[in-house]
Amino acid sequence: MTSRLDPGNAEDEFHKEQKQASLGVLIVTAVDAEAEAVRRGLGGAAGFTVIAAGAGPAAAAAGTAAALAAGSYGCVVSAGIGGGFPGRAALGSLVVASELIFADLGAETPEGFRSAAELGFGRVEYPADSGRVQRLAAGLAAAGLAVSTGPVLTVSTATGSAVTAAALAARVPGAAAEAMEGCGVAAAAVARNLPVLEIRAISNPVGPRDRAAWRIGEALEALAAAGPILSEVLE
Ligand SMILES: O=C(O)c1cccc(C(=O)CC[C@H]2O[C@@H](n3cnc4c(=O)[nH]cnc43)[C@H](O)[C@@H]2O)c1
Repeated sequence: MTSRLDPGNAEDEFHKEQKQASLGVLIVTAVDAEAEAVRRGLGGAAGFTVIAAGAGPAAAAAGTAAALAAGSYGCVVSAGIGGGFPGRAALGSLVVASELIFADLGAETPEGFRSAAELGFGRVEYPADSGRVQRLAAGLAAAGLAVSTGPVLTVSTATGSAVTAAALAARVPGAAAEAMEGCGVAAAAVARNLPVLEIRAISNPVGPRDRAAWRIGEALEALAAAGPILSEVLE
């Protein structure tokens, strides 16, 4: 009689992760510069495919779905630069998402913003795989890299004011970072029952738009520095 996997059973979880790891890891970025940084950090490690799917949730979802249809993967990662919420994630640090939140998918109402989930027409929360999150965050910290965990917001419009930054931080307590692809990647991963992670290297503060304050080069270096740990933890 075949044994049914018990999701709550640690041994079953271990075997499931082992099987997933044998299938390889898909890492999705927005642009080539991010993909090249991730590849540089992975250093040719086997079992990893890195693609640049384009900026924004729609491109991320479409590119991830196409890659998952064309290959066999056990885990999907959204990776790239992102904005850090003040006091939560400093420039040049890394954020590993505890959950991925589609922060502006919803509607304006007389009572203010209501999410698509609150209005009953969409999904806005995607939990990251907690075991991998903890192992990745611990590995990054052990490697001496500045890292934090917390909700990472996906938006279709990059925040450009203190008012919007404050509204987002109030809407998602503990929000650590903001980017534009994570929930697109997550939607495609969840459609195939695959675990999803998001890792962001902080290039700028979330708030008033100040391109001069962006530190994209530093963030790409941090993303590359995370590569060996991604390889160690997710292989
Ligand atoms: O404000 C501008 O003029 C501007 C010019 C070029 C690019 C941008 C972006 O917002 C890049 C979005 C791109 O980078 C990620 N990212 C990085 N920081 C943030 C952020 O604070 N909020 C949202 N997305 C961010 C994002 O994932 C995209 O791939 C702006």
